[in-house]
Amino acid sequence: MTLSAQIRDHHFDHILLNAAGVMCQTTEELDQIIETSNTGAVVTKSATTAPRPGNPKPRYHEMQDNLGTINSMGLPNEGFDYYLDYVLDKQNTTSKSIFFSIAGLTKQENIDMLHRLQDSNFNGLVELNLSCPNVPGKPQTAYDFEATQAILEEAFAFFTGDLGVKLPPYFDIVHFNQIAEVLNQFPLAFVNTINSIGNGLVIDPETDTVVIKPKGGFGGLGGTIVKATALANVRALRQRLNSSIKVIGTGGVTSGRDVYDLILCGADLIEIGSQLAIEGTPVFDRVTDELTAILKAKGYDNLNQVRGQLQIIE
Ligand SMILES: O=C1NC(=O)NC(C(=O)O)N1
Repeated sequence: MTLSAQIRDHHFDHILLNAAGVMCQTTEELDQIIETSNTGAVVTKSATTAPRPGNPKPRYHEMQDNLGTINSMGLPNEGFDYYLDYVLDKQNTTSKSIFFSIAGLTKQENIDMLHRLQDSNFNGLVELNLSCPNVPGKPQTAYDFEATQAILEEAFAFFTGDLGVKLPPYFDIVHFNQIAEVLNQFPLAFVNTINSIGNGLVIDPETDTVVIKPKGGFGGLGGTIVKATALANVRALRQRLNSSIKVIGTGGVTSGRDVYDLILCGADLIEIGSQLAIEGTPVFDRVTDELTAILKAKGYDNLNQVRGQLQIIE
């Protein structure tokens, strides 16, 4: 059973990887994802130029009955140079692809980091995170179509590597049309959808209190409760984007069936975030086994027979 995929010159023996932010802030965590069976790649914690401690704790919470997670991490990371040092060394010793995620707090900070990557020997893929909902006072850039267009115009004026964007979820068909119209103007290698559903609120029933400290308890939602939104965004963007732009499906994956459903909607790679944080790296083997069982039961022997094959009711 070949669970493989391709983005430009990057071949993925496995379609699974972590979602940026989960188990990827330190070199030890990154190594663990790479060394885990049934991952085809790794993505780094979204980097800012300088190291960041992130928001005050508690800033992450797992809901009851595996409903999902809420987080307001606030881009805690070791800083750009730490991840550049790591990827330049690691790319020589692993066959797995590496995604370098960046999330500058301004357009210029993102452009500066892209120049550093352009001038480096990094041969992996770059993910421009335009969707972090948790830095107080900072917007999710990809909800501003003009700002998204402007940063991509400036980036592609010099950047020649394999660049993709991490998008927030959209909830309006017109917005699917508008973001696709912007993205189709650029030679993007991929689009990764979705980031967490921004600014949800979770209450502790024992104490009538929010469960995370930052922003009065407002944080990004992930896990089971975001699956339907992830499916819709993968489907809508796949239907609208040029075929040269691959789609990474992220959001709500807790089982092989969830992976299968995202592939039906057109995803090429699949990221696991919340369930990886909850279950640890065994999630990759479990989900792969479940997916393999579904494919066998349906008589499929590769994912191309599934990808994009979601049926509608005529
Ligand atoms: O892009 C992000 N999405 C999230 O849900 N959380 C992190 C963060 O807060 O750092 N960043």
